[in-house]
Amino acid sequence: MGLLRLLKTQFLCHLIICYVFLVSGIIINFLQLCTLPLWGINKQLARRVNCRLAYCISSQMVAMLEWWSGTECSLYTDPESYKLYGKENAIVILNHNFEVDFLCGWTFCERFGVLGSSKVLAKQELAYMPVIGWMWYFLEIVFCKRKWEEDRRTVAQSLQRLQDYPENFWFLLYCEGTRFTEKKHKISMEVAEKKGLPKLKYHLLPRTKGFCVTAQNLRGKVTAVYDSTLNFRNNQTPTLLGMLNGKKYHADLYVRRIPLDSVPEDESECAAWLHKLYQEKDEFQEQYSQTGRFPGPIVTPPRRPWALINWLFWVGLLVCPLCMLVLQLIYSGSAFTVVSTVVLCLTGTEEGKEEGGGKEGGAKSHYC
Ligand SMILES: CC/C=C\C/C=C\C/C=C\C/C=C\C/C=C\C/C=C\CCC(=O)SCCNC(=O)CCNC(=O)[C@H](O)C(C)(C)COP(=O)(O)OP(=O)(O)OC[C@H]1O[C@@H](n2cnc3c(N)ncnc32)[C@H](O)[C@@H]1OP(=O)(O)O
Ligand SMILES: CCCCCCCC/C=C\CCCCCCCC(=O)OC[C@@H](O)COP(=O)(O)O
Repeated sequence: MGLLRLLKTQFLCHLIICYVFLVSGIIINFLQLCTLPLWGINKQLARRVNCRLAYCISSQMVAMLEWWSGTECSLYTDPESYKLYGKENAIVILNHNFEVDFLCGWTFCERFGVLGSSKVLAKQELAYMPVIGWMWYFLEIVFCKRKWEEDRRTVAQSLQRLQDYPENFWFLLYCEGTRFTEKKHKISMEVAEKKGLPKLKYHLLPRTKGFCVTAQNLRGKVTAVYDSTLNFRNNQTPTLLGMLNGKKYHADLYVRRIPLDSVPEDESECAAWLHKLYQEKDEFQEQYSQTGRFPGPIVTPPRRPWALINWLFWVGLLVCPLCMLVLQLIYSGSAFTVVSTVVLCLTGTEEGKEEGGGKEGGAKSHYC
């Protein structure tokens, strides 16, 4: 094992990475809070500033994927559509099978220059999460309680506010509403049967209301739907902890650009359109599982240096005070404190190795 690879598996490195992420995140959340008075004076400027501040947080996770773990991301799409990515507002529909699929989504956002402004229809609970949840509040992320009686009004209102958003954005929708498990799949296929809909093998039955309300309220602002299907090579099951351990994965994303004009405006027709789309997505996944590839030509949008530069900046800024603290601990702490800290780090490293390496090449269930 090379020295760098060994370093990446060390718990101490993971501690430092998490420390930098958390402390820089809190600092950025605080800076976002300081922009509050600006919203009353110049709303568009406040939004632009918040996009850049948000970039400083989310790009750290992207840097972990791109530069630390070295994960590769290939895009299957047609060259005509490729030219438009990052230059227009779009609704992105993505399958939800992996712990890190949101992070792969962010990586593509980064490569097409829309990371700071990217949006999602997220469950309300995430809004209370320090750093990312608080960052989302200032990014005008749309939250839902997954109770349609309440969401109907609040989601539409939040979407309407994006009509004059000053930056290009991609609005991510996990129409399945939750991450794929065999149990959830079984239940949702029972619902499909009751509704007389064809069964899906690789997806849960999509929830249509969120998509229909999004298409309806972003019409005029958004020009296309990016139907995106993600999978990983060699049956890999990527995890955040695996990436933190420096494990390299290879993501394949198939994207079809569909003009929003071709999505029906009528609610029930829109719902039927989405069900049909998921049947097609299921076929793409079937093709991937048979052949190991999606249809169409492959391009690999290049990674950009900004995520790494931002990360190195925060590491430089925050690791010095940490070193001072450690030195202080060594000088003033008892032998017991020092020894127990070292033991804790070593134990963490061993556990991290198991988590990050243990799943390598592990068999995955048939669906992905
Ligand atoms: C070029 C590159 C292209 C792309 C790059 C890719 C991506 C990058 C893009 C952007 C990145 C941006 C950000 C990413 C960062 C982070 C994301 C992280 C986290 C967010 C994840 C989440 O939080 S997911 C959870 C929240 N989101 C959703 O739930 C969305 C989907 N849900 C809906 O739309 C729902 O309808 C709802 C939430 C609006 C309302 O929910 P509710 O439950 O109240 O109503 P439903 O309509 O769903 O339920 C009633 C109807 O559903 C039927 N039913 C019942 N059981 C089931 C079942 N198990 N499955 C399916 N359907 C079921 C029921 O019968 C009712 O049917 P009706 O016919 O009567 O409507
Ligand atoms: C620079 C590296 C930093 C490393 C430190 C990593 C710490 C990151 C901590 C948290 C990142 C989480 C980002 C939010 C992503 C949330 C994804 C998610 O929660 O989706 C919910 C969805 O499934 C539905 O959930 P349910 O199971 O239906 O309810």
